[in-house]
Amino acid sequence: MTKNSIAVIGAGKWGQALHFALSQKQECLITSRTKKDIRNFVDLDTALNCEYLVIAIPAQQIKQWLRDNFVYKNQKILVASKGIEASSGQFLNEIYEEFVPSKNIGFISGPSFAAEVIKGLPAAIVINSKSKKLYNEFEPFFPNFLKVYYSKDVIGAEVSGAYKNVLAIASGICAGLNLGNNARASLISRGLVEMQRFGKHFGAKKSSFIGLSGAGDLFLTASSTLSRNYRVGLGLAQGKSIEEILEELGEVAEGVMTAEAINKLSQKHQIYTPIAKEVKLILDGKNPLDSLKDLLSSNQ
Ligand SMILES: NC(=O)c1ccc[n+]([C@@H]2O[C@H](COP(=O)([O-])OP(=O)(O)OC[C@H]3O[C@@H](n4cnc5c(N)ncnc54)[C@H](O)[C@@H]3O)[C@@H](O)[C@H]2O)c1
Ligand SMILES: O=P(O)(O)OC[C@H](O)CO
Repeated sequence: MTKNSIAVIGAGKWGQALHFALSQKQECLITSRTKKDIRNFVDLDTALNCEYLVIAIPAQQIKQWLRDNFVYKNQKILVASKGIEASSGQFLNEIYEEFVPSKNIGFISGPSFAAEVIKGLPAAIVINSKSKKLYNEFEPFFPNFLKVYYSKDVIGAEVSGAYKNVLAIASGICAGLNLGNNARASLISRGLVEMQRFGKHFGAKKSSFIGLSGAGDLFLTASSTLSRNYRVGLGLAQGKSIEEILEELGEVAEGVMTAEAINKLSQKHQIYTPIAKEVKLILDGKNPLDSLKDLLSSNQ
């Protein structure tokens, strides 16, 4: 293993933005399934030899990717994905812990559109890890335009990052249906309560939901067309099928599969999650206007 070296795995929008950010102070390698014309692009073996890895591949693909490709050599890992595995309902920290000890795993959370990070625009993010030492080792790699906070609430960050994508879909639907600013603000704030209730069940701290990881990322994603998940919602409001929307998007929208994961977990653990439930019903074909009326009416 090459000491003090860092690599990003996954060269999609977020992987490339993180690579740009992490290249400001030192050399940062990058790799992906298909070769890309990016500075310091290397093969997977070279990347896996780095002491520090930032992994930015979609949540639904991570378990299989780890099984097929990952070789643990005491690397320290930052997970950049935001989602919950739909097939198993497993959180990403549970998946990663099958391959890497928890002291070597951290999660990036907070409001951070790749399109703005890659321009060097300022943002504040959080590294969430059971180990403060891991934060202390990763933090100096980040450029001055990103302020990096520490939290040990891994599950709070994970639930926030994943859940806000589902709420962004709901918010996009609400906006696309022209239901007004009051309705959308109501939906977002009830969504914040809903994701906090869900997270609490799994041991998340309340403070994570009112900080950068929760409210910060939710307000960002649920109010901007820069968000892929929000744009999925706009498409659903126009009556497009989810297949058509994802085809047009050409990038991952984690909220789609995460809505399924949340519904599975909510049913199993008896957690009240009405917005995630309606998003899943809409994805399965329910009329979006009927759903939003059901959600916002006083009979619910
Ligand atoms: N784009 C953002 O602004 C942003 C910000 C924060 C977090 N995220 C999260 O980062 C993750 C990646 O998002 P993105 O924006 O880079 O998506 P993207 O669609 O732009 O890129 C996804 C990348 O994953 C790779 N990939 C897909 N399947 C793979 C597999 N089976 N094995 C290996 N690699 C595979 C693709 O080749 C691609 O490089 C998501 O979980 C997303 O929620 C994105
Ligand atoms: O484009 P989205 O909806 O995947 O959101 C991107 C980031 O998670 C914002 O922090």
